[in-house]
Amino acid sequence: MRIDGIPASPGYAEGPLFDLDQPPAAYQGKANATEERAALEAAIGKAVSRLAALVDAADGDAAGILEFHIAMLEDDALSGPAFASIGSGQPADAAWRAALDSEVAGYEASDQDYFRARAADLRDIRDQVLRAMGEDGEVATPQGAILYGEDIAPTRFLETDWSEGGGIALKRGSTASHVAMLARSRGVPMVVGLGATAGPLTGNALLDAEHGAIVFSPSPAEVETFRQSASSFADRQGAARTFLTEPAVTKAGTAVRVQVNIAYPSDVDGIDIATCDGVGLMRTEFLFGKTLPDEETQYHAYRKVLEWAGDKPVTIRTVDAGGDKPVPGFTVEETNPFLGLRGIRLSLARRDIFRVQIRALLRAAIHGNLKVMFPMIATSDEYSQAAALFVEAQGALAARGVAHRLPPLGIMVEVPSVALAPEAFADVAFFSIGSNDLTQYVMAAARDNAAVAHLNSVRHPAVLRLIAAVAAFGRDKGIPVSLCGDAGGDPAAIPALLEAGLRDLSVAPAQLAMAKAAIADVAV
Ligand SMILES: C=C(OP(=O)(O)O)C(=O)O
Repeated sequence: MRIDGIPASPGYAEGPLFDLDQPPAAYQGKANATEERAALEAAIGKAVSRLAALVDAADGDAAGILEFHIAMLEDDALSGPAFASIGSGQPADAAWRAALDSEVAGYEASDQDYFRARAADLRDIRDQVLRAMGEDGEVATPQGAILYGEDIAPTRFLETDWSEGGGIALKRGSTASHVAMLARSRGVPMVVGLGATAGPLTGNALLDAEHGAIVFSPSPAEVETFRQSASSFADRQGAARTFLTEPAVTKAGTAVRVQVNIAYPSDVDGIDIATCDGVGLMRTEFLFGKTLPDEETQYHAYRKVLEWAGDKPVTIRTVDAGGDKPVPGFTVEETNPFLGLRGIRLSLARRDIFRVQIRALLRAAIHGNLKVMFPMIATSDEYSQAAALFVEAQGALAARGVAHRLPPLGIMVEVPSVALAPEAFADVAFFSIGSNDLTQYVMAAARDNAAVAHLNSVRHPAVLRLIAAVAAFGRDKGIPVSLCGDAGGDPAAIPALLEAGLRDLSVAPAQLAMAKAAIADVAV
């Protein structure tokens, strides 16, 4: 039986199924409310210590996620309702479960992908504490298994030993979740959105996370076809690694710049700067987590990346909050967030917050080769207003004698109005095509909706025509044009992008080698 879903991290896995939805071990009730209360306190303490031990062994992103979980566990707002229910006679496990389930329900009901993705974090915290209450509820994840269930907790991911292979298959899940991000950076195959249809929970399965599918109880013929695809994927990856340290060049000898996309400053820790041409996109909205980052925090984050890159360019995008990336305390509730107050529209509406980021960027600029770009630009007036804020902040810093530099200012091309009439933007320093959003707006197909994923193709002639038009405009006017959407790292899309005239792509670090190998195979 085969079920199709959405690929969240490419690769292949074959192995026994492991049911992620097994309930934690039963809790032995206590004699009175005081003891119940003590049991919950002890379980929260145990869960925090377990997470703290994991933080010590974790790297950048993973440590950040675990610290976020510890902060939530230590937050009285989360445990308060559970302690109140214990006071009115509920056992500790039921009180904790009810309190957390009600939080989870709130997140799950959100129409925003980001908040739905955070529900997995809350379920994780809930189960950590429930497991700590049970006698020994921990069911170890077998090595090399395909973890299958509704969703997966980030700690489950981090505790699993992936050295023997294995993968993740989720009925729900999201390509934007913390686990999806971790899976992509560690090369663990993952498919989400498989739907409610329950497959068998035992036996072997085949996970094709290159195309997005799982096959339960496969036939010998299915196993054979799967192994051929898996081996071809492994061959392509192995062959690609030889391209990593070389500059990207097509079969015809055309040089192509390949930069990386990052989200957190710690992302650069695992990348050898010699393998890329710089940072084509740093998404700053991920710095805007639970609280809005102050100027110093942002300055140090940007400076770290600039110093890592040396004289290679680092393109930092001003905060692209909204749409599928809401930021508490910044973005607004909207019926149609993808078409609402997001990106530069929100920054211009909240100049108090925007000015903090601008100052941090201007100060960081002296530490490297910074370029700054604005997201979701639809009109030249928005660009002019944003650029004027940079000039104004520059004047203020100069008056205070603060060291700074005004970087080149460019724009994302992700709204069709820009791609259709680029002549309105002849004075920008550069264009960077955001093919994820450009495709969703051209095709009228939300990028986070599995039901319309088949429409969301950058290779549709309408999208390619716009990309080619922007590339041609840039060539005519001497304005550099790059592409930083996910299509830049997709070997299937790369030939079409180069044929459309692009010579500068920015890709996820894990896709660098495959992208360079795909470029070497194109005859432009
Ligand atoms: C790179 C892009 O931006 P985002 O962060 O919205 O994916 C894009 O839209 O292609």
